Amino acid sequence: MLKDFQYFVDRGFYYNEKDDPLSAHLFAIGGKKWRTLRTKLTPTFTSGKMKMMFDTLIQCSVQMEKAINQFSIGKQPVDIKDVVGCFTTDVIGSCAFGLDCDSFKTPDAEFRKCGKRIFKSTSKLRAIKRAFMFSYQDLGRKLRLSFFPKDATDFFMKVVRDTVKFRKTNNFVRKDMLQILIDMGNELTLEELSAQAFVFFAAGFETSSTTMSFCLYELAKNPEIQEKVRKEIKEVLGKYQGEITYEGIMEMKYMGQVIDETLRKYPALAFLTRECVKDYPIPNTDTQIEKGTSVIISILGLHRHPEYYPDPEKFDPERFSKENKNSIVPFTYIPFGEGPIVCIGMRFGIMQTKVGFTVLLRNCQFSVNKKNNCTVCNGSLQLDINY
Ligand code: HEM
Repeated sequence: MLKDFQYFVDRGFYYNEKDDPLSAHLFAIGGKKWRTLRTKLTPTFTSGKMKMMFDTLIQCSVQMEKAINQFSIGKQPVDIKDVVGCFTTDVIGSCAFGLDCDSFKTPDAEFRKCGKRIFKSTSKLRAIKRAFMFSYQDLGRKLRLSFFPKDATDFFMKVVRDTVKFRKTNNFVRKDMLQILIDMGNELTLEELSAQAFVFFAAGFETSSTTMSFCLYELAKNPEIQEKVRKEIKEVLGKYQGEITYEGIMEMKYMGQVIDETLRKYPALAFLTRECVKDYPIPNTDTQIEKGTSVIISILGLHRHPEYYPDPEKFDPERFSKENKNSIVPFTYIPFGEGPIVCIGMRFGIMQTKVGFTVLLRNCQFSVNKKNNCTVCNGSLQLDINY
């Protein structure tokens, strides 16, 4: 991932720039194209740019707070997966596409529906097509196969095209990722720009919302940890006159440990993929990984290995305290991947998760609903709220 990166620079994903422009995004493309694009996109996530997008994040969190308050007034259990799904859709929809989605008021809006469809397009034919595309990538491109459903691609392309046109024609500027991409001028074509806005959405929405769901599930099961997070939130907010600020969010160290532990126990991606791009002799062995071989690195396997994390099923944020963090064996904690190809949106993902938790936990206590007989990944997750 790092020292021998030159052998494993690609993920080996299928993309088809010509017939399916949205598929040619940072996550999928490889080689020189990836390097050029990564260099162009890295400035999107500097501290300065994150501070700039902070206000947009806060606006989305206000909608979530209103929704959660409604649930607590009605004393109804809440499907927390749905709530945080609406929140992260609003955040990424707003920051990457410049849209005011307001998924809480309009849960069936086209944007959220298309987003869900991209992840849940489970028809058998599509599954077979995708397996084929991954196995025979050049043939797939010759046959003009698309990775994403055509109607969803058309929808996202149109949204970007219309927004870019509106902003250029009206000299309208907004503090978001799309604006940063627009400001790159001729460095990106409209297709390239759309594909990157799309990957910010695709890579940022589901990863962050599952992390938030799993975390709230653990907090609901561990009230003392939940209370400690709430105490920290109240202390930090008190310091900033009750306002949620970028600086305050950065100071919430214990909440950071809780998120780290969530990503250990429930990494949003269970494994990483790399494609070997030139024959790689494995050091100190007679074995060679041949060019073209796909390699899988199990994040879940490492994160739940008792040798690295004793009692791995236990949810214990102390593993990531200042004192204990240093004893984590390098490369055994990789929720965002590693090396030059590491998640580009890592700090944004953590920032939006922290803002979401601040809003949810400052006034509400969560507990697992008695009728809830499922785990987070299986259907909904019903939590009770006490305001
Ligand atoms: C909790 C939240 C997130 C998690 C757990 C996560 C996890 C990951 C992982 C495991 C990878 C693969 C890294 C590798 O192969 O070594 C990745 C790549 C990526 N992520 Fe994230 N991610 C999160 C949030 C985000 C957000 C918010 C964005 C954008 C707004 C984003 C954009 C990307 C992109 C564009 C890549 C591809 C990077 C490249 O190939 O250069 N991610 N992410």
